[in-house]
Amino acid sequence: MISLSEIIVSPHVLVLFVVGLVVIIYRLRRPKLNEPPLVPYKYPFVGHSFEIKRNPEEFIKQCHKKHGDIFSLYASRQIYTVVSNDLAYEMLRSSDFSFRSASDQRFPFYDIIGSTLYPDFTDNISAMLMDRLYRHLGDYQPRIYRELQNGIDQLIGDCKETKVIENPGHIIRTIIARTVANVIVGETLCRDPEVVETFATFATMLVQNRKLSNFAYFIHPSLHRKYVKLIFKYGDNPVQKHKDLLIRKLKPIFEKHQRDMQQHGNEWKCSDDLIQRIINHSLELFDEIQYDYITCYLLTLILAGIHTVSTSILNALNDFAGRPEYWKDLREEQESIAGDFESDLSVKQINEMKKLDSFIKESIRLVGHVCRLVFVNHLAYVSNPSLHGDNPETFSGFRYVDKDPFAMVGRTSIAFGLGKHACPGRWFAVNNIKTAMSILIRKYEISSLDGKRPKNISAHGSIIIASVPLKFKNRK
Ligand code: HEM
Repeated sequence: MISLSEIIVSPHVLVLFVVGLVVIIYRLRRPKLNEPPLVPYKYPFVGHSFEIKRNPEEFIKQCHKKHGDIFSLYASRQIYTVVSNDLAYEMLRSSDFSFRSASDQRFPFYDIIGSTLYPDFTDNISAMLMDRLYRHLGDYQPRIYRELQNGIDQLIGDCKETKVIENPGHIIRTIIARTVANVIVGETLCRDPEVVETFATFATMLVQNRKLSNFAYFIHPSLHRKYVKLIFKYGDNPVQKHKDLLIRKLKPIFEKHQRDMQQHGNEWKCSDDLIQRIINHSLELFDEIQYDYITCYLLTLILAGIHTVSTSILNALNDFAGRPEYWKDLREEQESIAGDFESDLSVKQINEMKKLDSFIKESIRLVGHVCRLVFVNHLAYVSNPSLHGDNPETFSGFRYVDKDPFAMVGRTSIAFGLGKHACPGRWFAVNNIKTAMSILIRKYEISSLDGKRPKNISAHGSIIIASVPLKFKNRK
C-alpha cells in the first residue's frame, strides 16, 4: 500500500501542484475586461498589503500619478478599487454606493448589535432623524445650548488663571455624550452617570475591538467578519452589557409613559425626546414595546452621532488653538451675532455664523473620514484646486465663506457622504459643533502649549485626531 508521504512527494502530484499554483496566480493577476486596471504587484497572495500598511498616502499618490483616476489594488486577498476626482464624485452620488455597507465589511456593526433582524432598520432611523433633527431642529436647540453650556461650565469651568486641560478629547466626548443623550432619552436620564458612560464609551469600545481584529482582516476580510462576530457572540459580549444597562434604565420610564397614555388618552401630550418616537415606532411595528429593537436603535444613534461630532469639535479646537491669525475674525463674528451667555442661541443665529461654518468645514475637509483612503482617493480630493481654490492642501479657514455651507453635501463637501445615503444627522451634527465652538470661543482664550497647531496622527490611511493638552483662560 502507498503511504500518504509517498503520494505527497510523488513527481506527478508535485507537477500538478505547481501547475495549479501557476494557474491561480495567473488568474489573480490577469486584468479582466471592463474592469479598472489592477496595479501590478510582486508577491502573489500578499499583493499590495505591505505597501498599503507601510505608507498608504505615498503609495496611493504614486499609483494615482501612474494609473489615473481609477485603479485597483489587491490586499488582504481582496480587490479594492480606488477612485479619484470626478469619478469619485459620481460614485458617491450613485444610489448603489454607501459608506455604511463599505464600512460594514471592515466592521459588521449591524450584525453585532443584532439589528439585521429588523427590516428597513436604517431607513427608519434616517426618516426619524430627518423629521426630528432637521425639520424640528429649532425645538431642540434651547436644550442643546443649555446642556453644552452646563457641560462646559462643569468640566472646563472657571479659568481665571490659565488652566491646562490635559485631555480635551475626553472632556468634549463627555459633554457631547450628555447633549446627545438629552435629545434622545430626555432630561432625567441624561443626568444618570451610567447612561452617560454608555453614550460616551460605546464607540471607543467598538474601535478597540476593531483593532484586535485587524490582523484577521489582513489575512482575509471574511475571516475577519467571522472572528468579530465570534468575539461578540461569546465571551464577554460588551454590546449585550450596554443593551442590558439601557433596558434597565429605560424600563421604568417606558412604564410611566404607558400609564400616562392609558390615564390621559388623547389629551396626553407626548414628550419631544427621540425615545418617545422610537417607542411609538416599536408599537406600530410590533404592537408592543420591543426592548431589543429600541436598544439597537439607540446604539446606532450613539455610534453614528457621538464619536463623529466630538472628534470634529476636537479637530476644530486644535485648529483654533494653533492658528492665532483667525482669533480676531472669529471672535468678532461671535460678538456681532451671539448675545451674552444668558440669552438663547437660536438655529437662525448659528446659521448666520458663516466664518465659523467655513472654519469647521475646512478643518474637517483636511482630515477626511475614516476608511476613505481605501475607496475614495481622499488625497486627490483634498488637493484638487478646481474644487477648493488656491493652495488646496493648506488650511484656509475662510475658504468657504459665502459659498456652500458645511451641512450642504456636494462637490466641496463629502464628509457626510453624498446622494441617497448621505448622513441624515448632518444638520444636528453641524449645529452641535458650531454651538459648542461658539460657547468656547466666546468664553475662553484657547491656545496650544507651543503656539503651533497640534499634529494629528496618521495610522494606516486613517487620521486620528490628537487630544493634546490645551490652555484655557477666561476672556472676561
Ligand atoms: C461630524 C459628524 C458626522 C459625520 C462626519 C457623519 C458622517 C456620516 C457618513 C460619511 C455617513 C455614511 C453615508 C453613506 O453611507 O454614504 C453617515 C451615515 C449616517 N449617519 Fe452620520 N455623520 C455625523 C454625525 C451624525 C449624527 C450626529 C447622527 C445622528 C444623530 C448621524 C447618523 C447617521 C446615520 C443614521 C447614518 C446611516 C444612514 C444610511 O445609511 O442611510 N450622523 N454619517
